[in-house]
Amino acid sequence: MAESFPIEASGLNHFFGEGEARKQAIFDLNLNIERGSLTILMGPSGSGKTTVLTLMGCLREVQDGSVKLLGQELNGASEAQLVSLRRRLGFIFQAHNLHESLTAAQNVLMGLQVHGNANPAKQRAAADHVLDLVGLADRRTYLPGNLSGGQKQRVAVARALVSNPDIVFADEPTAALDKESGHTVVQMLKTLGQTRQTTTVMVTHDNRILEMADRIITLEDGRVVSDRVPKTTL
Ligand SMILES: Nc1ncnc2c1ncn2[C@@H]1O[C@H](COP(=O)(O)OP(=O)(O)OP(=O)(O)O)[C@@H](O)[C@H]1O
Repeated sequence: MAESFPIEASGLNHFFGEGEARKQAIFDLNLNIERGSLTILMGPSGSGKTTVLTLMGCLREVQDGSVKLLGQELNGASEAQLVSLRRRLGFIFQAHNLHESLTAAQNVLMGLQVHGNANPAKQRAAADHVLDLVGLADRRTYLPGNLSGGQKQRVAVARALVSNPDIVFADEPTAALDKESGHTVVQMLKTLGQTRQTTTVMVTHDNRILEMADRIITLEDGRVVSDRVPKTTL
C-alpha cells in the first residue's frame, strides 16, 4: 500500500465572522505534504498563511473541507482525538514564549508536560539531548534573560522537538534572528527531516532561508498561486 502523506488538505475553505461580516479567508485549498520534507508557506500579509498553519496544526476548527493529519480527519474530530494528535506535533512561534524564571533545560521540559507522567530522569535526559542537538548543552542552566535572541529561539526549537514530534509547525521562527542563527535553526529542522523523518511546515517572510526549503508554497488572497521547488534543491 502506498504510504499516505502526513498532511493532506482537500477542498479546504475557511471563513471568519458572522452574517454580513462573514469573510472567506481560505478558498478550496488542496495540498499534500511529503513526510520528512521542509515546506515554506509564504505570501503577503493577510494572504492566509497563519490560518492554514493553525488549521493544519489542530489549533483552529476545520469548518469546511478536509484536513487529514497523520491519517486522522480533523473535520468533525472529537476533542480527545485532537488532544492525542496535538501530542504528536511541535510548535515554534516567533515570540518564543520562554518562561523567564525557568532555566533553558526547565523550559525544554515544559515541552514534555503534556505527555503525562513519564519517568523524570528520562525526561531530563531527553531535554539534555535536544539542548545538545541545538548546540546549547553548555547553557542548560541559564535563564532566558542571559541568552541571546538566537539562543532563546534555539531553546524554543528544542522545546518543540523534545517530544520527538511527527510534524513541526513554525510561524516566523527566524524573524527575530540574525542570518547565521536563522540558518542554524532551519538547518536543524531540515536535518531532522532527513534523520527522523520529521515533517516541517513553516510560515516565513524571510528570504534568506527560502533556498533551504524542499518546497515553497505561495498564497495570495487565500489561494495557492505558486507551488515550487527552490532552484538550489533541484
Ligand atoms: N480572527 C480573525 N477574525 C477575522 N478575520 C481574520 C481573523 N484572523 C485572520 N483573519 C483574516 O483572514 C485573512 C488571512 O489572515 P492570516 O492571518 O491567515 O494571514 P497571514 O498571511 O498569516 O498574514 P500575516 O503575514 O500578516 O500574518 C486576512 O484577511 C485576515 O484579516
